Amino acid sequence: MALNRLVLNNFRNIGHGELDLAGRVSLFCGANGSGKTSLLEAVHMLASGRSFRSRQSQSVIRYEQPSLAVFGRLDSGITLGVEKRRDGQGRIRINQSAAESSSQLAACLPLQVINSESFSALDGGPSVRRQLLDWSVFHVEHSFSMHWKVYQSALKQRNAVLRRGKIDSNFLAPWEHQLLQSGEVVDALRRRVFDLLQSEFARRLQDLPSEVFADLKVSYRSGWKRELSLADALEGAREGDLEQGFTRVGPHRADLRFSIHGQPAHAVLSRGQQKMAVCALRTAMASVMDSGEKPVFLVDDLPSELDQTNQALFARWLRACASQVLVTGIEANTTAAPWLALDGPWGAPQMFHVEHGEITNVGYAADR
Ligand SMILES: Nc1ncnc2c1ncn2[C@@H]1O[C@H](COP(=O)(O)OP(=O)(O)OP(=O)(O)O)[C@@H](O)[C@H]1O
Repeated sequence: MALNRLVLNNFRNIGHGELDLAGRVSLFCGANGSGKTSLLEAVHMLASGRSFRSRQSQSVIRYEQPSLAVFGRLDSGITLGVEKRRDGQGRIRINQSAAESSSQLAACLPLQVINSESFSALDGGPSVRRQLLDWSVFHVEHSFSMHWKVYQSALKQRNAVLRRGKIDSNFLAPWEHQLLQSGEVVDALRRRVFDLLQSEFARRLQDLPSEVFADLKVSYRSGWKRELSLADALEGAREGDLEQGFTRVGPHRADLRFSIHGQPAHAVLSRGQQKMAVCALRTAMASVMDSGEKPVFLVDDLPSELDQTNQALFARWLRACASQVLVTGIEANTTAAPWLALDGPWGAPQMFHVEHGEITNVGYAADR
């Protein structure tokens, strides 16, 4: 799925922008504060209904304007629209009809983001990594979101009973039954997708220096002790859960662990090596999807932290798993270099110059 056309109104410092994205690779170059990241942020909003920088959509709306709007057309002909108002109201439209939820946007336009926040896959909390795994599970196993919703609603109900301190297990039984049924399915789907993800991740690590990356391992933690069934784990935890007032075991505590020689990977790898590990993970996530559903990648400031060899390697990984890439960088020649080494449409990036929120198409890098 690729984005052919993008129209923005009042998105941070971008008053109005209309872009036709023709190639596989679009590069947005310009000085600090010109609006490059805002443009990627707008695409993210189109694909998820929210910003990747701010929880408050009000802060994304251009100063002194009442609302923002982002519109996109995909190569399949599907149109997406997101509008946010300063009073907190908003609209999501798919093919000009109101959408029920923002997850419908994600199903239309799968997206991967590489930016300065991406390091949290290694050094952030478990919820970040759980969301990454679940992104893949959501796109590979289409029943996942239904089972996960049932699980989360049963978890909420069980936690509400625990907080009331009801020790009669009759109060917990119906929610535990639902929790077990949906939880076992969620775990099974995650395991299946994790196995695919792990082998794609390992394949990419083989392209990196073996003295460092041969020992980088990723493992899946289900959220309860490996040797127990979920039923036994819940039962064993019940007394402590009642004391604490919440459910301490289950798929909502799942995690991925990245380690080297038993140490957390972020404590061992250099910053550039961490970025390549994240790029390997994100491209592995993309490659486990059906080939017809390849995601769009947003890469904010590709050259930062990566030397030329790693930038070129990442560009090759992307070519194999992405439908389209939108990349930002400060300097045009540096940002274009890793792409110019590729063949075909990937080797002819479309260039945009960004200045004070104005976005100008300046042609193809190969022709300049
Ligand atoms: N709500 C808003 N309304 C208008 N301008 C805003 C708003 N929020 C942020 N800005 C401004 O928008 C500009 C664009 O920021 P952005 O992060 O997109 O720049 P950038 O080109 O990615 O810069 P850098 O190279 O420094 O990362 C900044 O000057 C910022 O101060």
